[in-house]
Amino acid sequence: MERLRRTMLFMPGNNPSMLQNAGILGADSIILDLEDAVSISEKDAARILVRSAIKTIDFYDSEVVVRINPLSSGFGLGDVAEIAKVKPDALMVTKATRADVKTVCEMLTKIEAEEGFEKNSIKLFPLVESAYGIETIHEIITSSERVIGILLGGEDLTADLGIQRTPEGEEISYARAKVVSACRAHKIDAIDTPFADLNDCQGFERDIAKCKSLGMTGKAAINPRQVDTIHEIFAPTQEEIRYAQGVIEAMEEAQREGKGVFSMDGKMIDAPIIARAENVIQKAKRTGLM
Ligand SMILES: CC(C)(COP(=O)(O)OP(=O)(O)OC[C@H]1O[C@@H](n2cnc3c(N)ncnc32)[C@H](O)[C@@H]1OP(=O)(O)O)[C@@H](O)C(=O)NCCC(=O)NCCSC(=O)C[C@@](O)(CC(=O)O)C(=O)O
Ligand SMILES: [Mg+2]
Repeated sequence: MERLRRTMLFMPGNNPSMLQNAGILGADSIILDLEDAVSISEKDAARILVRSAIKTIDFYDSEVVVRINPLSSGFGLGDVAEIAKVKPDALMVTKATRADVKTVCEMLTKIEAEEGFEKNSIKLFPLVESAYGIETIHEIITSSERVIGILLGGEDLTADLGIQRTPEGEEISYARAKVVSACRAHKIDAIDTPFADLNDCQGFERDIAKCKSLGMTGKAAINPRQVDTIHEIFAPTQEEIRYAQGVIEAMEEAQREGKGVFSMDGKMIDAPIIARAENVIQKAKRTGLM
């Protein structure tokens, strides 16, 4: 079964106490960061710490992703060379372009062969956070069969667009829709940008509800306090589950009567509505609600 990625929790790669507890924080994925959360003077130390954490810490069921530095930065290629050897589940390619993803993919193919790892076992999660990235997202996704999802980076994107980032997020609506559509087209995960204000609880809940309504499959987090809220809002509500169960029961009844289309409480039910109901039931089962 495909992995659930409702939450991807970032933590700075140079913070041993955060890394130590990574597996018990309840996030579906952990992103060990070597990029912006780590200052230039700490880059080498963070790489060593992240390598050692992957080798020694029990992450339990959480997926382990390492965010590498940009390839152009002088650290990115070394990050791939050193981190791939300890076999994280995936690498996150920062400020991704098609060329970067291809380069990292080729390096991984070589390292996997040298280390005796299964081919394509290390996956890629491009972080799309520039106007160019948004406009070439299809090329980024198709540049490697290792790509399992896209993370949208709202802060860097709005900086690149020369606009302000707001809690309401209207300015990233186009980018969110583009990421969702491209990811759905290729059946991979679409993960929303983190919400940075830990004190604005209502704004955070609105932000999660908005990205969920647009079709994002999960959301990045920057603090363990954000994990449960994201899981709760991404889960189907009891009302949605009841409605979906009603649709499935009515469909079974209609099938016995040889009908492809039927009505429930006065509303027409046909194939897309049944598919959506099945989707809700499947999500409820996977998240333990049924
Ligand atoms: C924000 C803050 C400083 C607040 O600290 P505070 O100390 O006030 O937090 P408290 O809640 O008081 O902590 C209570 C307890 O939880 C522990 N604890 C906290 N956070 C934890 C965590 N993440 N993992 C494990 N443990 C954690 C803490 O150690 C303490 O443990 P203990 O002492 O034992 O009680 C802290 O969370 C933090 O560093 N977050 C990660 C920041 C980060 O990785 N950013 C980079 C990635 S985003 C990015 O780059 C996006 C993007 O790419 C996309 C775009 O473009 O949009 C871009 O470009 O922006
Ligand atoms: Mg960024």
